Amino acid sequence: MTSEPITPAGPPDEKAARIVDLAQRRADRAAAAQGLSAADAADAETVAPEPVLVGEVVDPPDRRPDLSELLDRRGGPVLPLWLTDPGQRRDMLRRAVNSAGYHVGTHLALSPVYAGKVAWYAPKGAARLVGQVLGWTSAETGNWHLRQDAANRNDPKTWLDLDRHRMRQASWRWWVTGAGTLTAGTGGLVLASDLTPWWVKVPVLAAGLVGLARHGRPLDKPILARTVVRPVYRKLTAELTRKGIMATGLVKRPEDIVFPAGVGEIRRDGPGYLAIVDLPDGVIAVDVVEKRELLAGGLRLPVDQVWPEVMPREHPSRLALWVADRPVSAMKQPPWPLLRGGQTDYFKPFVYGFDPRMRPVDYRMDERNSLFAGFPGSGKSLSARVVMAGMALDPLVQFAVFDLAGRGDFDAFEPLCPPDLFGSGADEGTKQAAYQMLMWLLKECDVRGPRIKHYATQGLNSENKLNRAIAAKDARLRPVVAAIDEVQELITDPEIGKSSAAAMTSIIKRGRALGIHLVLMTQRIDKESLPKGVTSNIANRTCLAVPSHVEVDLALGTGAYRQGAQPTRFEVGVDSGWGVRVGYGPMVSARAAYLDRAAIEKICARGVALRGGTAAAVDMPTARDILDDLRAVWVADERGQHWEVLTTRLADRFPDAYSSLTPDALSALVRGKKVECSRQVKVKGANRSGLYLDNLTKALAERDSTPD
Ligand SMILES: Nc1ncnc2c1ncn2[C@@H]1O[C@H](COP(=O)(O)OP(=O)(O)OP(=O)(O)O)[C@@H](O)[C@H]1O
Repeated sequence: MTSEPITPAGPPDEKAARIVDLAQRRADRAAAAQGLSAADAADAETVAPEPVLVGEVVDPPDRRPDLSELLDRRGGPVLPLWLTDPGQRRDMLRRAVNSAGYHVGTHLALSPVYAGKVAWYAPKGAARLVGQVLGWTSAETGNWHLRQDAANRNDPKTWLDLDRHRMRQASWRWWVTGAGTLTAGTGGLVLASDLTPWWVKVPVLAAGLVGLARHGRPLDKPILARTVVRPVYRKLTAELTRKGIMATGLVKRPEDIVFPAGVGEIRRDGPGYLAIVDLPDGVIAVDVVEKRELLAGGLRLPVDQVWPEVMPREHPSRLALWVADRPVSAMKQPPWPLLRGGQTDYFKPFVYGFDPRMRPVDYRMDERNSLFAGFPGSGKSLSARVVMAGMALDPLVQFAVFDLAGRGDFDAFEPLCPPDLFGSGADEGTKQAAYQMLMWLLKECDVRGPRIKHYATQGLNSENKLNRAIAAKDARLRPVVAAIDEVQELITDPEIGKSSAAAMTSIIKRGRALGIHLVLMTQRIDKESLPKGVTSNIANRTCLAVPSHVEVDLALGTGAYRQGAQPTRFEVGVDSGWGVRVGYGPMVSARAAYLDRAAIEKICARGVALRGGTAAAVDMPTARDILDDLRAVWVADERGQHWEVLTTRLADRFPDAYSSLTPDALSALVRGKKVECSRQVKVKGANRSGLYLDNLTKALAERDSTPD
């Protein structure tokens, strides 16, 4: 529409003749006399307003959807998820069997009580039954009140008429009762005789007794005890949904919350209810997610039961509100689908855990790296262990594992690792070994590229990336999954920290396409322990319970908290294993499948069997000493040299060990060896930080003179 001014309507034609409705005028006068204003039958409220057209029409005409658009329209799920999803189906079956077992067990345990009740009520039931049959046969009860009334009124004629009527009824009923008694008696004799096997006698007798007991018991005293205590669920309704959202204070009028046609019907979804709503203009789903506590308050439910979500690939004002029947932390997860059998593929997704609605959540390894960050006890190690367990079930995957906490969470993976690529301990030796592993991975990054390119040119892949065909063809190009638990111990190490971080950054950047996947776990989430170079290049990032949004943004990326990632709500202990994951599909809250030590040991044993019982040895680079190496690259007549030059020389001479080394990392490494470094080293007129040969020689002499 254009912004041309609306032309005001011309003045009314004063001279135009008017027809006055006298009846209306009289009614108006009467109303005015009572202080009321009579409404004109055609006032502005009752006339449908004509749209005022301002300027040219620019809106396109409404268009009918063509066939392909009609076919593209999404429909809701036709069958319940538990019918279509094998995992959920198995879970449903398991729950049905468990429930049946529970009921049968409980009733068996209570059977003596039931026997007592049957013995007590069956005779009463028999007496009541006989009384009822006799009452019916003699037709005494039918018109008893009428006869009594005739007797009270001293009306013998009516009484006699009624009694004759009764006798007429009774005359044929005695025949029916007689025949029934004869049949029942014969049936009883046949049942009692040897003609009837015991397996017929017992159930018929039991059923008869139970039937009589049921007939004889008072109505409020059931024979069977109640074994089901139905949990009280809060059914989500449109009114409740609106009430909850209104409680966030983001929406002014409840009617502005719209349930979109076609998808807005509130329905059962897993163990809870799902409502999809469109929020009014100016409110987006993330705003509601941020106010989850207020929302839960409005719904009068614990926060743990209320899961508002942004809907991926929908407009930002569309909100999915899922309300669980019970607190999600108290729900039992379905078992991990690979627990009892099956294999995985490094290049394909596998099940990692389950979301609040107990839907499986996948994990993917190829062309990415993983980070698990969270408070101590939040479940980092166990969550990462699920990923590792998944990879144990791909026979092509090579492992390297360093547990710098030394608690033994990863011990089961030792048989899957080559001899130099497993370590568990909070000591210097394990840290050094982890550092060596990084050096090996750097070397792998250098050698893998050309090999992969060679196979790609032979037609095994259309891109210069590792794929399964190449990995299966060349044993030197197996995918590598290298895990470091408590990686902050390595990154903050005064000697090898900087160079480790630089190596990790390089591996993460270069190794992705080469089939190298680092799995890093850390409980310290700050800039020193998680340098941006490392985190920002990791795709799969899972943030478990953390105290504030600062850690969330550091672990998941700036702005993640604002976009609705709220691992701050998870409580260490109750919610251990729950985390928010980004990097593969939309951001998701998921709890890793719970695999205890025994389960992990069994899975690793399966992994070893898949690999033919051994882990292939690898060609590790030799451990290097930085001072010796500096001496080796020192040019004879130099008094001092800058870090930049020394770094380049080291990388040229020992690429396996130093190709990722930065001048800063080198300076930190040397300083860590207690060597005096200088800010002002003058070389060819340029003054920059570096090292003097005298200081290096002195440090080497001191080291050699110190006994080990
Ligand atoms: N997926 C899960 N399901 C249920 N419980 C879990 C899950 N993950 C972890 N837990 C529980 O949390 C406890 C702590 O887990 P874990 O050792 O992985 O924590 P962490 O964050 O690695 O701790 P730390 O930093 O001290 O190593 C486990 O012993 C287990 O009881």
